[in-house]
Amino acid sequence: METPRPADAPDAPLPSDRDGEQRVVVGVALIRAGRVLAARRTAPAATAGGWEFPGGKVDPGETEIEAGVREIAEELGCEASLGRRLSAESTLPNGAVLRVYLGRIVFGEVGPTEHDAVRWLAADELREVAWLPADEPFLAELEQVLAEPAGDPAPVVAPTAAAHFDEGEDAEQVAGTLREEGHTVRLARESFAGEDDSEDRAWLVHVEDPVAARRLSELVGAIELAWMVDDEPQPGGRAPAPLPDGPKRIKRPR
Ligand SMILES: Nc1nc2c([nH]c(=O)n2[C@H]2C[C@H](O)[C@@H](COP(=O)(O)OP(=O)(O)OP(=O)(O)O)O2)c(=O)[nH]1
Repeated sequence: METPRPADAPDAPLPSDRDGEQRVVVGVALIRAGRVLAARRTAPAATAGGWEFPGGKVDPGETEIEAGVREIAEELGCEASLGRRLSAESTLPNGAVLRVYLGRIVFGEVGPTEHDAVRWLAADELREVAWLPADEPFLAELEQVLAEPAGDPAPVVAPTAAAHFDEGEDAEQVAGTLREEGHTVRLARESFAGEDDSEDRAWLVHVEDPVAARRLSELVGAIELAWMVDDEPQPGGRAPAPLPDGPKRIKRPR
């Protein structure tokens, strides 16, 4: 079939602009020991050489937090946990909105893949680099954050990991163990769109940081009717996983 020419629909919205959704770029102000990470762009020419908070566009179906975590992994090769959003907001030349979240590195080290320089800046060094104009509105609040004596101020709102349990007893036992070990745990009933038989619903145990996720995975490994859920959708995030098209009771090798 012939693809319609752009001239056939000159005002057609970009896929991510459907339903009037505003395009958002998330920047992450990674904080460590009273310093924030600034990164120097290499492209496109209009922004090359400018300093920014690593990050990027929020993809359709993705939350801003998910986008920030993904972009940090892509651009810096490490895992971040995002905290609160700075109160400023700015509009980029293309009309998108730039929002900046505080964050910290929870796994790995900074290894830039797209930027040609990074700097960890203390409050009194914050204005030593040539920030992109859209970043200026965030600097005053960041100066305050960096000056706080408490050090790393970013509360953890991490990517979640989850495990599926066929048996509620198993789920409760694992959740109890994780709580005793000091982890934040959420226990929920699994549901698929259109499903209404609550008797058959499985259990989900959610955790909020990579250490807890690794521990959850260890505990799950010892239980026959439980497994880690990959790519767990977050509330308000991606669409629910499709219904399985057949029985899915895989025995784990012991
Ligand atoms: N990530 C980020 N982008 C910023 C900041 N300040 C600022 O003006 N921008 C602009 C530069 C870019 O035009 C745009 C973000 O685009 P991007 O190239 O980082 O986003 P992306 O990774 O999703 O892009 P793409 O290559 O997938 O198209 O926002 C900032 O602090 N962080």
